Amino acid sequence: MRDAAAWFDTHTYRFDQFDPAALVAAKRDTRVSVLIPARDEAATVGAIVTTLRSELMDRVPLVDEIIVIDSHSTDATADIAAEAGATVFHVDEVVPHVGSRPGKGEAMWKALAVMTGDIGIYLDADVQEFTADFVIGLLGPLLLEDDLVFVKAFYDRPWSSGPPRSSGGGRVTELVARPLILDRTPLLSGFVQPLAGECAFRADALLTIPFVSDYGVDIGLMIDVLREHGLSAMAQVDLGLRRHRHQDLAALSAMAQHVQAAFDLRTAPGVRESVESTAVVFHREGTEMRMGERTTTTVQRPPMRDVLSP
Ligand SMILES: O=c1ccn([C@@H]2O[C@H](COP(=O)(O)OP(=O)(O)O)[C@@H](O)[C@H]2O)c(=O)[nH]1
Ligand SMILES: O=C(O)[C@@H](COP(=O)(O)O)O[C@H]1O[C@H](CO)[C@@H](O)[C@H](O)[C@H]1O
Repeated sequence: MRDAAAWFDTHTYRFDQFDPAALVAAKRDTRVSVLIPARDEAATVGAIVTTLRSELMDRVPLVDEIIVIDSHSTDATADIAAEAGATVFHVDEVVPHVGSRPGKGEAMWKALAVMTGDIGIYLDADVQEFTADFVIGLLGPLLLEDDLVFVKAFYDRPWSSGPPRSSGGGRVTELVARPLILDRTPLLSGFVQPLAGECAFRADALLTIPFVSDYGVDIGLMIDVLREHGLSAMAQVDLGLRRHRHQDLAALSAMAQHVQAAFDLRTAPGVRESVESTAVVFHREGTEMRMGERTTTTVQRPPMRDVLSP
């Protein structure tokens, strides 16, 4: 943890320390792709894409393309995102020869196959009150510090209706990921929000690492970027405040299984391609309580570079 604390002091930024005009100058001919994995985000994806286009393509030219990967949405996510100006791909239509798995990790992994940028920025599509500061903050360190390859977001995470400085969000982060980080990958313990969906990266750094499927992807990337590039190539940026849609506890419980599985896949000895975990679940049928089980399978996908040029 001493190393993590030293890293925290030198590799933690704030979004408002970056001047957009200076970033445009530093960008030169570097291309920037925003990549948004989206499943059933019709309520929020349009405003996010509209803000990206108006603020960061038209007004301040920091973003060159906006890609939404439609991850088996059942609502109008794809149409709304396209209407707002994003390039939309359905996850099944990207590198179709490798097949398709459910989950956020698959959508983020396949986004690498269609991005044209030198720098990528992953954003969640369920963020409420999204602002251009999210992108300015994430881009700043990468455009100004050549030694960095990966920048993770952090923020205050109030419960959806909670006051700004309260906590309440980040349940899997606080209850599952943080203890596992201390136990398995303590060098990452300086990251305030290790599961944050928002991050910026140099494309070459992620094209050469495997992606853990589903909700294990975020911590899986942290572990593999640390292994491949070292802590000094990673940074984090304070974006202030983030509000987003919160899932119910059953969904969070499955997410926790994926996060645990990602640690097993990426840190336990021995090479494994998948981890299957089962949990006991209970549900009511009428007045009766029923007992059942939920099995989650977490797999990893190979480095996208190996898929694009076998
Ligand atoms: O199978 C999935 C699950 C989630 N997501 C997207 O991944 C991001 C983060 O997922 P979610 O909001 O469910 O996670 P939370 O922030 O609630 O932990 C969002 O843009 C989702 O639309 C996705 O593309 N495919
Ligand atoms: O941080 C967390 O505990 C979870 C759940 O957040 P909430 O408890 O619903 O605020 O959300 C994060 O983790 C997910 C799994 O890595 C990511 O997919 C989300 O983008 C991220 O917000």
